[in-house]
Amino acid sequence: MTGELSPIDKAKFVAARRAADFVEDGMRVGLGTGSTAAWLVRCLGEMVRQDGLKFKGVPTSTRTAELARDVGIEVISLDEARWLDLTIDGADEFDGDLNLIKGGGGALLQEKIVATASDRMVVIADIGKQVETLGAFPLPVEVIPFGWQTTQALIEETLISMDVLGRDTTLRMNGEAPFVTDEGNYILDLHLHRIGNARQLALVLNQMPGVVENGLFIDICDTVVLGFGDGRVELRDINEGTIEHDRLDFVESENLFTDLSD
Ligand SMILES: O=C(CO)[C@H](O)[C@H](O)COP(=O)(O)O
Repeated sequence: MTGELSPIDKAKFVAARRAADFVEDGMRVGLGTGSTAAWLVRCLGEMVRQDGLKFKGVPTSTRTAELARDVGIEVISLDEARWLDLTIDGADEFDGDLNLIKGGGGALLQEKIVATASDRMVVIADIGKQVETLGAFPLPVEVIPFGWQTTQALIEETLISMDVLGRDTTLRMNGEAPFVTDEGNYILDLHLHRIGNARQLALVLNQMPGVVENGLFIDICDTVVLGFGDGRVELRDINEGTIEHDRLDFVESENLFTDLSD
């Protein structure tokens, strides 16, 4: 069965499987969104069913909530949880300081609220997400639909004075219509290519009327669990300054591979 998985899916799976071991009985855990996070949710569902793991999950999107319920995880809202022990999520990019670009899946707002309300944020990723400088991946910015073109123009004008390489912005589409987030907002993707000062850009964007949130996660992530297609896993912790290595066996979890799609 594992032969049907691409190396990138294997990398995502082993990162997710290793990170699932951080979840302990009684924890309240933020569950990310995206294809890597979907592996995590499946792994945790298996641990609930097979090992009797007892925890409460706070999903970061309707998609994740649906999958979590399907695999048997007890789902609660952030308001019920108030504060979380841990959030595990994917990312579109991470740099050497474990700052991130997120929102490729359109869930950046809930993801940032949930991650910020957590004692620890763990990112699960394959090596393709690692960058020296953030910005090759278009930066998602969630905006209110009212006057979105005015907000777009304001963002483009502001980018002139920022340390970025590109300044094009595009409205994210879902077929012929704008993509709409779980909160009913739109997403502008900023094609910046290289973000010289991510901290400053994150602050400036969030000061603009019409901007709800941006996909820069600065000083939020504590640990990256990096998966490789051959089963190797590398754990980098920014607080401890440590790097650990591990290796996972695919065979143990073969039954998970029967349901691949995110
Ligand atoms: O931020 C996200 C969703 O809003 C995802 O975590 C990010 O897009 C990575 O997705 P994937 O694991 O599918 O590569």
